[in-house]
This record gives sequence, structure tokens and C-alpha cells, in this order.
Amino acid sequence: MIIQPGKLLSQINNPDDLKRFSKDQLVQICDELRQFIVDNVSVYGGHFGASLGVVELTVALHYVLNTPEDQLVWDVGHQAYGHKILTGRKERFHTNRLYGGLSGFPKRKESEYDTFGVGHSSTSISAALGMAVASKYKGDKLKQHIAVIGDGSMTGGMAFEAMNHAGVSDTNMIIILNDNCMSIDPNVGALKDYLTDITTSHTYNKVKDEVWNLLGKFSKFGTSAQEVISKVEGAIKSAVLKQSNLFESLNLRYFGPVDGHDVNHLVEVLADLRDIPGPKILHCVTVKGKGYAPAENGNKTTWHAPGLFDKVTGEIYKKTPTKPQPPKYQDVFGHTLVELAKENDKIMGITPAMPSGSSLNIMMKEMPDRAFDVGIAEQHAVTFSAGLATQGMVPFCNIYSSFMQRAYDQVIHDVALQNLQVVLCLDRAGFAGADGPTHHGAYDLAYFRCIPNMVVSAPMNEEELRNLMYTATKFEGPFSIRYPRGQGVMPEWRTPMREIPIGQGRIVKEGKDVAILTIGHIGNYAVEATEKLALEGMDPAHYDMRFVKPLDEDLLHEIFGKFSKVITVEDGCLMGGFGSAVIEWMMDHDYQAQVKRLGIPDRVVEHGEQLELHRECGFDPEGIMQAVKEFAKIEVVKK
Ligand SMILES: Cc1ncc(C[n+]2csc(CCOP(=O)(O)OP(=O)(O)O)c2C)c(N)n1
Ligand SMILES: CC(=O)[C@@H](O)[C@H](O)COP(=O)(O)O
Ligand SMILES: [Mg+2]
Repeated sequence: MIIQPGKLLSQINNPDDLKRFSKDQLVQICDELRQFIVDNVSVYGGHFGASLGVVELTVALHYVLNTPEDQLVWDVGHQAYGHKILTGRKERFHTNRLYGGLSGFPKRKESEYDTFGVGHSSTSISAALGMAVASKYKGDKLKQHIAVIGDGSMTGGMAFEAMNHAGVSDTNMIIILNDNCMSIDPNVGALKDYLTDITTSHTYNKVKDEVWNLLGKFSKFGTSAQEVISKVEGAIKSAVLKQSNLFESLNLRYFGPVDGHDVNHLVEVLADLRDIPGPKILHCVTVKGKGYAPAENGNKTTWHAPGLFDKVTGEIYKKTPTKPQPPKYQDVFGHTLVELAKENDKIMGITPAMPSGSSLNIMMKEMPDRAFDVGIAEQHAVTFSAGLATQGMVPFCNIYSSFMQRAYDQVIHDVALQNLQVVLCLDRAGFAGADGPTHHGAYDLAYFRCIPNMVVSAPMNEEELRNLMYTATKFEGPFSIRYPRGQGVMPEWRTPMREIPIGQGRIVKEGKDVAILTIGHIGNYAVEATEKLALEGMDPAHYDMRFVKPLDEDLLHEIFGKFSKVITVEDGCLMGGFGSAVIEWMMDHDYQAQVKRLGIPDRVVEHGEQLELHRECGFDPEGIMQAVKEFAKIEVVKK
């Protein structure tokens, strides 16, 4: 079903078309853009509340700026649907996030309007500043560089590193702080309180209004914006602001807060700011989910990415299963952690801004003094956990595999080198699915297994996840456990927990000719494959290794003693991952075997459903069957 845009929106294929409309028509364009997003996301899925909240901002930006010449960088990019629709992708928008379709995030190779590839947060100011410094160096004085960053993303350390630099950069740069008081979950931390204070402060807003009035008056007398600013700067930097405005203290001219849903006012403000040189910040107050009542008034976390829904009633479609379903791995983590924490008062839980996504919210609710959402701050989350560990606590730090990339140095420097007992739970390990390459948890096995002291593990099912979590509480060093997005395989998952000897794998199925070695949940594909192969008269063995580090050496001696054909399967990168570890071990122990590694190849794999991507990379059940069959045909000559 292709969704038709409204009357005005249908005439807009790029920002030049938008500029042909009068200012009076912008409100209608915003309404139509919002409706088009609602129509599409309700049917095809995707992120939702964030894009609705920046409709007016998006229209105003493309109306005022000379994009793509002016460089517009969206932080995270989950709010950039309006931007995509206005910049030549309206007709393809129904393919958003689908296999082979548009990316859910801005992407340089998708459009010249997408100036920077995003997905992880808090990068926009650095990227826009890099562009601004390059323009300055090239003598391009007119070009604008804009970073649009949410209040949640502003909590990320990188944003502050970038502002620290921007404040002394003397570049044409506008940071737009899109403040909706939300991250995915409600935003947290002192910065959030500060932004609320500044938005609601009576004294501050009085000064601000006077400043804007002055700006209007001077403009009427033909005074340039630059002169106006220098005249009013004294006022802005009066005691009220100098002492209280964080951004001004960093040398960024601060404007706002403005109503981010008043498109005409935004157009005026942006046009003014464009003429003011130097780095500046515009604080826009918006409402996540604006204009769609169920999202605006309902649970904003649910409406961040609601799945498919009935746009008329706001009912989010849920499949009604006919039989008991296995739980999501994240929920097994969340409930098990509470269970463990009830028995062990040293256990604490940490998430950088993903309480709902990781299900740490279960512990945050039950044990608020022992579970922390630290904001989008992966580096801090890891080192904070390390600090807790020095005091005898047992922190479970839960970070999505791809976001853990941010905290790599902290894992090495603060956790592993000091051999601290920090349990790193990596959710969304393996292909993330529709979020695509920025979110695929492809690298963690490779990037963790080279770190001294680290235990690197992955459960094949819910029971193993629980056992590994329990085991980690007994192990006095860094312990990582990775598991994928989505459901497990065990409807009855509340099994009694037991300690697993560190580095012990298990045999899932005896067999002959070929041995399949798997790590983690992907082992269930191997089960499916071996069952189907059995019907065709083939009988490969299957081992669930459970640990990439340390490897189960006894089991490996047994396997390489018995088999000359070995297939490794991992939902992770082939370079340096599980299969590589097995081959290294084989070489180090003078075994000779043919080893075929299945996993994520050394290229960028785009978005799609997890199974589609596994299939593309040849490690879905069919791919494993194929590998076994091809392998079985090959004669191995033993030296
Ligand atoms: C480094 C990193 N950590 C976590 C996330 C997950 N994430 C995506 S959007 C988001 C909330 C961002 O909040 P904000 O910037 O305020 O945008 P809003 O959704 O409120 O518009 C989070 C935590 C991410 N994309 N990148
Ligand atoms: C934009 C972003 O980074 C998050 O919203 C992400 O899409 C969440 O992924 P999950 O849906 O797997 O929690
Ligand atoms: Mg926000």
C-alpha cells in the first residue's frame, strides 16, 4: 500500500519546492508532513514520537537553510523521517527500514542531504564542527553548519567534548537543542533538571524576552543582526545568564528557549541566527509525539518505536499467540537480575539510557537504590561499574553490543587491567535487524576476546543465560555475556540456576563426519539444521561452546581428535571472532582439520529482519545445512 501525501506535501520533492510556498502555508505543510509520518509508520513501522516532535523544526530548517549546501546533521537520526520525506525520499518512504529499502537513519550514500551517517547518539556537534572548521579553512564564510541534538543525546560525553571545542572555534555553527524531556525513557540526570529550570525560570525568561524584543526593535531600524547581538550581549551576559547559563559559560551564544512547534516563529529565529556569526545554541522546547494524541498524551516510551498500530484508535497491534511463547532475552536478564539481587545484596544494575530496552527497569522499580539509569553515557556506565566493584559491589552493567563500542577503553583500562568483578551484559548482540549497521552487535566477540582477564560467554537459551549470570556472580573478574535482540526458545524459562564451570561447553548432539561448533543463540539454527539434515540421512555433531574465552580445551581436543571437518557458526564478525579463536587453538595444538567459518563477513551488512540478514550471510538454518552438505562432499587429506 503506497500512502498518498497531502495536497501541498505532494508538490514537495526537495527543499527548493518547499521554499516556493509562502510562510502562511507552512502550518499546513507541517500538518501534512505529520500525517504522512503517522500514515506510514502505523503501517510499516519504525521510530515515531521523535520525528513527530521535530516536524516544525524540520520544515523551518529546510525553509530557511540552503541545504544541502548548508550542512545539517541530525543526532542519532531516529527523528529524521520528516527530513527524509522533504529531501527526495517521499516516494520510497514506505520502504523505510525494510530489507533493501531506505535506512531508518540518515546515511551519506542515501542522499546528499544526509551529511553524516548516524545511529549512535551525541556525535552531531563534533561532526558539524568538523564541517564548520573545514569551511572556515576553505574560506567559505556563508555556509551554515547545524547540529540538531536531543536533550537525551546531550547527556552523552561526546556532546560536551564537542561544545568545549566549538566554544573557541569561531565557526558558523548552530547547535539546536531539541528538548522534549525524554530520552527513550524519561531523560535523567542533573542536565535534565538544569534544562527544565532554564525553561521555566521566570527571571531567565524575562531577560530572554527582553532580548528578543530588542532584537526585533533594532532590526526594524535596519541594524544588522551582528550589531544587535553585540548591543544586547551585555544584557544577555548579565548576572543572570553569565552565572547560570551553562552554554554561555562554554562561549556558545545561547538563544531560547523557543516553542519548537511554532513553525513561523522558528523560521524567523533561524533566519536571525543564520546572520549571527560564531557558534551558538538554540534551545527549542518540543513535545515528543506532538500532534498524534495517543503518542502525545500516552506513554512516550511506548511511542518511541511502537510497532504497527491502528492510526485511528491508537491501538498498537500485538500478536495473540496460540501457545505459550518464549520470553525476550532482555526480560530473562531483567527478572533474573532481580532474583539474584534478592539473594546477594552486593549486586547492582547499571544501564546507560536503556532501562526499557534492557529490562533493567524491572530492577529499577523493585530496588531503586541499587539500579541506575546513568543517561546516554556508556563510558561512564562502565567506569562507574568499575568504581562500584572496587568497593565490593557486583555490578551488572547492561549495554547493547554496538553501544559498548563507545566504552572499549573503559573496559580495558578501568575493568580488565584491574581485574575487577564487573559483569558486562551485552544485549542486541549479533544482527540488530531493522536498525541496521549502526546497531548491529557484530564486533563484541572479536573486541572482547583479545582483552586479558575477560571471560567471554554467550548463552544458547534462557536457561544458559540464567546460569551464566549466576556463574558471573561467583567469578572475581570481568565477565561478559552476550545475547541477541528478541525472543529465546524456552517458554518455561524460570529454571533453577547453577554454576557453569568457566570455559565449559557442551555437546548438543553426537554425530559423525562433520562437527558444528556454535556460540550463543545462533546454536538454535544449528539444531534446526541438524534435525533437517537427519531427514536427509546426514548426521553432523553439534557442540554449543558457551565460552569464546576461555575455550573449552578438553572439548576441543575431543572434537579435533574425532573430526577432520569442522564448521563454526557465530552471529558476529568473522574477523577475529569465535571461528578465528577455534582456528588459532587448532593451529596452536597442531591439529589438522578443514574449518569453515560462518558468520558476519568483512563488509557492511545493511538493515532487514534478523533472519533475512542471517540468510544473506549464509548462517541461517539453510545456510548451515548447505555448509554441512558441501563440506561432507569434500575429501580431507590428512597429512
Ligand atoms: C550511544 C548511544 N546510546 C544509546 C542509544 C539509544 N538511543 C537512541 S535514541 C535515544 C534517546 C535519545 O534521546 P534524545 O536525543 O533526547 O531524542 P528524542 O528521542 O527525545 O527525540 C537513545 C538512548 C544510541 N542511539 N546511541
Ligand atoms: C534509535 C535507537 O538507537 C533506538 O531507538 C534503537 O532503535 C532501540 O533499539 P531496540 O528497539 O532494539 O531497543
Ligand atoms: Mg529528548
